[in-house]
Amino acid sequence: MNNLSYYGWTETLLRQKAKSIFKDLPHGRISVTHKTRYEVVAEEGYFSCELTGNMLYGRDPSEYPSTGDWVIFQPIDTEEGLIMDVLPRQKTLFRLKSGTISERQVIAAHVDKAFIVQSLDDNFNARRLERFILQLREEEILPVVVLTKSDLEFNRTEVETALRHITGEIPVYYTSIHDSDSIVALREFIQSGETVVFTGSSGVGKSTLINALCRKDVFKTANISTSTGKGRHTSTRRELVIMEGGGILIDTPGIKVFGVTNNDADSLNDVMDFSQFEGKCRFKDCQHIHEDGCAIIEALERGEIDPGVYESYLKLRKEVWHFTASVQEKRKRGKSIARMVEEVKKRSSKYK
Ligand SMILES: Nc1nc2c(ncn2[C@@H]2O[C@H](COP(=O)(O)OP(=O)(O)OP(=O)(O)O)[C@@H](O)[C@H]2O)c(=O)[nH]1
Ligand SMILES: [Zn+2]
Repeated sequence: MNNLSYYGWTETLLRQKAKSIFKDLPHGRISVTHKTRYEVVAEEGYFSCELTGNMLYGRDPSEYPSTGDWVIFQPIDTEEGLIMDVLPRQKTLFRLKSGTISERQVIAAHVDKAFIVQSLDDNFNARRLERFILQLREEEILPVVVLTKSDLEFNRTEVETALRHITGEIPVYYTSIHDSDSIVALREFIQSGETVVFTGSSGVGKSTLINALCRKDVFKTANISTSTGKGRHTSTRRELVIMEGGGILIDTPGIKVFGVTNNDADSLNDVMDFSQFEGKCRFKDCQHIHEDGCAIIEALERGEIDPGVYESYLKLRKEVWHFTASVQEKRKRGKSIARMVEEVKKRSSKYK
């Protein structure tokens, strides 16, 4: 028997399940997503599940279940089942589906914290952090910056300067596989029942870090061997695992480009830490682009705002606008098609 509270099951989810017409069937959490199959961890064990037709048709692909989702399923035998319903999602980690301008792709659902892993050798990039943080804000997922390979040579002052506008409320961890205290500190930040996602490009040491964090003796080891976990995570599937001592960990395949699917351009002001200038622009709805009396542009001219940060602001602002406009456009198109269908129906019923 699995105790699903270790997998993040809560009273709130139980209340939501009670509203489903399938409330008498068992529930579980998706631990692995294959193309059309899902591995679901339930009280009675692991089930390999498929979707019922009503879960597939008439839905946007971003509404299909994903790793981390809680589902209600009909067991077929002791190992297989059919997914009948998905409980309402919260705290979903999305990205822009590559090759599209307005489609969201779910990376993981019910995520409390997202660990953005970058290595201090040559992978560290504040612009990429800003992008992730903006995306996470929309779903109220806590971003956590993890800078790996801190045993290698790097310019700490440079890194800290680049992070200055980011680090207000966002925790930053420097880790090295050769310094077990740094791993333990990160481990202690993950609490029981909490779901954490790890993202990062290939080669930053994410697998090494995850393996070290998941080791039974992570709290005791003095020396964590570098050879653990090398070349293990080569597949592209996502995996949800329980950590010894509590916490649920979801690994994601190396993501290089992360397109934002954010609708709220204002939250960018917080990501870039422009909030200190709030209310200081001449126009209330100032977008800080070319308006007269803009406090941000003035601060930029005085050298109080890093030009790189401001440039990044402009770029992300454009992306958010682009995404929002494409979504609205799509919605409008959808509506006019629905209207057309209605018209045809009305007209044809006249001749019946
Ligand atoms: N110096 C140093 N090297 C590390 C550290 N962590 C990982 N590495 C090395 O970095 C390389 C990449 O580590 P992986 O854990 O395979 O990287 P990954 O991010 O999982 O990459 P993929 O498996 O391609 O997704 C390996 O050669 C590790 O031994 C660290 O803290 N310090
Ligand atoms: Zn302004």
